[in-house]
Amino acid sequence: MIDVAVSTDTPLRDYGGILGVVEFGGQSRNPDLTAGYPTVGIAMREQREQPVREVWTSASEVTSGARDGIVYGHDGTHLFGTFRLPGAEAYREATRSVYRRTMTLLHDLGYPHLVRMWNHIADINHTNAGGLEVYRDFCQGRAEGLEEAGTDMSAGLPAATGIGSRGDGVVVYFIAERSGAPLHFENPRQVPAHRYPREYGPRSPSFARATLLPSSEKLFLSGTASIIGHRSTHVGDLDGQCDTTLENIRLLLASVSEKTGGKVEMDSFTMLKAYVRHESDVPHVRRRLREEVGPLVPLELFNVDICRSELLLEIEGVLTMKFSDEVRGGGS
Ligand SMILES: O=C(O)c1cccc(O)c1
Ligand SMILES: CC(=O)C(=O)O
Repeated sequence: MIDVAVSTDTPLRDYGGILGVVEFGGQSRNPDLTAGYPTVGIAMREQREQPVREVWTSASEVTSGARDGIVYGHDGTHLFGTFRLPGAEAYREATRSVYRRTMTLLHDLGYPHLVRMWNHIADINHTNAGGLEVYRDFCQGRAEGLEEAGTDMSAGLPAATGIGSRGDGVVVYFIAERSGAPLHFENPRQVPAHRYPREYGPRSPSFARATLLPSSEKLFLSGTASIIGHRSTHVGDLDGQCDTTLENIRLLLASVSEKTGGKVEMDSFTMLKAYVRHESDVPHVRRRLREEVGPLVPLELFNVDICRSELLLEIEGVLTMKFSDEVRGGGS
């Protein structure tokens, strides 16, 4: 059973088996195994702020390793992996190569099913020397790497986040799984990202809107923003973007509930993260989210850029689904 917790203060020895740790602090750092498990640093806070740790744990024994620049921990069912690409003028080629190597590694270790990916891209909205936005350049390399690995773009893509960071380079971490059980979902009022029209870049972003891991009853919600169809809405209007984003999440959760027979609602988050473009908007977004999910949900906000320059916020998280015994036993 895989689990995740986010905190600033829990000592790591209080966790059981650790699959991997992500430190959101003042600096991006290459992943390593110094602590005995994969640890990676992503510059998501100011230097003076306390880092936040996202800790992925397992109830089973964990083995760790590194190959081809990818550092990983796995427990026989799930794998946590991470890599970093150094800051560069263009990322297409390095991204293509590392995504392909990742898929090869997952195949060789026996965890061929991607569940969830996080892509933290410095200077995400900048235009590179080739005249392409950094995010679009990244998306091109990712799509090519996945394609070369034989990924089915309409059925096999995991939930993901593609977001800015305050460091340099690209830091990626991901969860993969052995058995093929993950189920991927789209949002009823959004065009699947892998089918976005060409106006958003040479290759579409490669992700599903959510992925369910039935064995742990966890639903991984992708980075969700104020997009209807494929268009950004409420440009320049923070409350309008909050409303649309939250409505997108409600509609997605309702659709997942309907399709799976499980229960999942806005207070089912076990981890909620929000990315906010302007620092001055952070308190307002925090209030809006608290009103929506109640006082108990662990919530972290990060002041970073978002993949489309007109988007002011993006929300993602992990939710716990509840299935009745009837549904769990196979329904009918
Ligand atoms: O490119 C992505 O993986 C992505 C996924 C979700 C939201 C987002 O802004 C970007
Ligand atoms: C947020 C975003 O980029 C998307 O949903 O496509």
